[in-house]
Amino acid sequence: MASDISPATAAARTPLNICVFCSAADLDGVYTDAAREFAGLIGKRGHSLVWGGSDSGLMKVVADGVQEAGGRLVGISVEFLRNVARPNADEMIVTADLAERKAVMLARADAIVVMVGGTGTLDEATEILELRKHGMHTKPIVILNTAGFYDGLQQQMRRMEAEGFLPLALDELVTFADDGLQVLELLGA
Ligand SMILES: CC(C)=CCNc1ncnc2c1ncn2[C@@H]1O[C@H](COP(=O)(O)O)[C@@H](O)[C@H]1O
Repeated sequence: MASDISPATAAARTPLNICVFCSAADLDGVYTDAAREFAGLIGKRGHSLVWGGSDSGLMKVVADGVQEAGGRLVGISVEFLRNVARPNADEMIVTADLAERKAVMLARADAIVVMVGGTGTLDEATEILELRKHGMHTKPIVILNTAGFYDGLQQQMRRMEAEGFLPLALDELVTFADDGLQVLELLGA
């Protein structure tokens, strides 16, 4: 269970814009509980959430949790999903297409966290990883491996590293964390 922190510690932390990629689907409690815990920490520690802007599934769980804990919400929506954008975000940017959305999400982020998700999350994660691989950004990328959801991906990436498919060490590209508290520890946040 995540512990709280004193106001003095919170004041010493630099507020970050934490970009979260995660599922737009309604999921089992094992995922929603972990997402709520992480979102609460983001908000309590004074960070902002940069996310896809929609009010559905795990995306909504995270946005609700951050907002309830006092964090700021920065939505990066896209024209064809404009009608499902969250109405009460602190900021909502509507991009023309998915490519522009990913670019804006990256531009607005200090760090990227990949939570459990489907193809949309995978699309966002691989683009941000690929840009980092090519040195187009140096923002930390953490995969929040709730309930071992990304064990298979981690195994695949280790194989890529071991067999020479990656031009850099895996831990220079991405870090895996077991829970939200560990994510924030890794980010120094
Ligand atoms: C009709 C309705 C409520 C649609 C909501 N659908 C969505 N709204 C906003 N972003 C999305 C949506 N679907 C995919 N994405 C983007 O792709 C990721 C989720 O895709 P997935 O569920 O993992 O594959 C999110 O990080 C988000 O940025």
